[in-house]
Amino acid sequence: MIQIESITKRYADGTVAVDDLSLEIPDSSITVLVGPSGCGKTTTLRMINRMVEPSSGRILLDGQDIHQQPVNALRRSMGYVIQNAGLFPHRTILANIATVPRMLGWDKVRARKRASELMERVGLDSSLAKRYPYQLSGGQQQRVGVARALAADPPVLLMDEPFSAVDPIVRKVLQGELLRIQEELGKTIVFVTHDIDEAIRLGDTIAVLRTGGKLAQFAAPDDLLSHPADAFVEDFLGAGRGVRRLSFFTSAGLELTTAPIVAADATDAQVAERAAADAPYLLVTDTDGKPLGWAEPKSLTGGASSVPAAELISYGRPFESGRDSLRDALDCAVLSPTGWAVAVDDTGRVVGVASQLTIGDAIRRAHAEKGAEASDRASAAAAGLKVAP
Ligand SMILES: Nc1ncnc2c1ncn2[C@@H]1O[C@H](COP(=O)(O)OP(=O)(O)OP(=O)(O)O)[C@@H](O)[C@H]1O
Repeated sequence: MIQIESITKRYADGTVAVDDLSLEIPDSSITVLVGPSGCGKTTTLRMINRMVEPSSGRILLDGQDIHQQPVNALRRSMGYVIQNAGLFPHRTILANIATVPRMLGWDKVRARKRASELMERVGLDSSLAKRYPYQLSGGQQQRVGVARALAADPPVLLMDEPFSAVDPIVRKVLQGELLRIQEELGKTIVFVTHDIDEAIRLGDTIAVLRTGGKLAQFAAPDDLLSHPADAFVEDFLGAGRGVRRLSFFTSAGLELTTAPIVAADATDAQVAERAAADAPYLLVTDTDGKPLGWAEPKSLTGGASSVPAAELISYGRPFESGRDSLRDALDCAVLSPTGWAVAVDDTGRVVGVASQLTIGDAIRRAHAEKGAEASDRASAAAAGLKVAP
């Protein structure tokens, strides 16, 4: 655990970048520092690896004051990733990644083997190993930056706006990969961003800082969205808090129906039986159970194949039942021309459908359950008990 205890940083010109900040950063999880430009995020991060020394207060790593530790050893225990990757321009990709292991005295063969493994782990093709940084895209360079930071297997990873310089699509991909790598490696990650959506996607816990380096709120993303501490945090979170919070509700409990589903080889009689369920639309699937599209029952009087697949009403984008959130399910229903969302399994086969009304009920239930959990936790805390989150 990293404990930040009442740290203040006043720069030589009198600027107070961080003011009496205290935070407990738990092990093996992602803690995001977020806030408007100039609120002291980078200064805080750099005090953790002692690139900036605090004016007062202290930081403990696993109970040890970091100021009592040799700075080189401290930095080697902390990978550091910055915007634009900060790669060595005259070293190959493999040599860039092998830098820290080599500094630690590993022999060349072992360091290069480790670097090759890491290239694979961060999704870089081995054919890029001999290139130089300028021969890589921005997204690839960021991947190299992450691989380099992980090379000596440090327990802590400090990341300062690592994905800010790449386009939104690559950024999403890199965020997904970071979550995948974190699932495998379980590092203690401190991640700086000014993008609240990135914070919500990546953070197990989020520290919102306000200008002047003061802590506005320290909470899990779901708590932040449901209970912003004050008007500043609410404003910083922006519009659509309610809908964004649905990302934390699983679709596992959503009631699905298979009543309006017909296979493409269904006969007229089978279609009539499905239509009797009073569904305004029937979902036609191929014989493998994958969705083809919706049709009104009356247009399928000659059996499910009476409307060519190309003329069926689009089913939009399906959601994966149990894995995707209620926000995904709602999004599917809202985007679907019929107002019904299609749920599939991990192979893309239809497992059921849900109407906007059913999804609305699931959302209400999920809110009630979250509310009950929160009040159980509050009662347990009042009684001095600890309950699992
Ligand atoms: N070396 C320095 N000397 C004086 N002031 C500094 C120095 N470095 C940063 N500051 C100031 O300290 C404040 C916090 O800066 P910091 O870079 O930590 O903020 P930040 O939240 O990371 O900002 P951004 O999101 O824009 O990167 C700002 O007002 C900045 O101008």
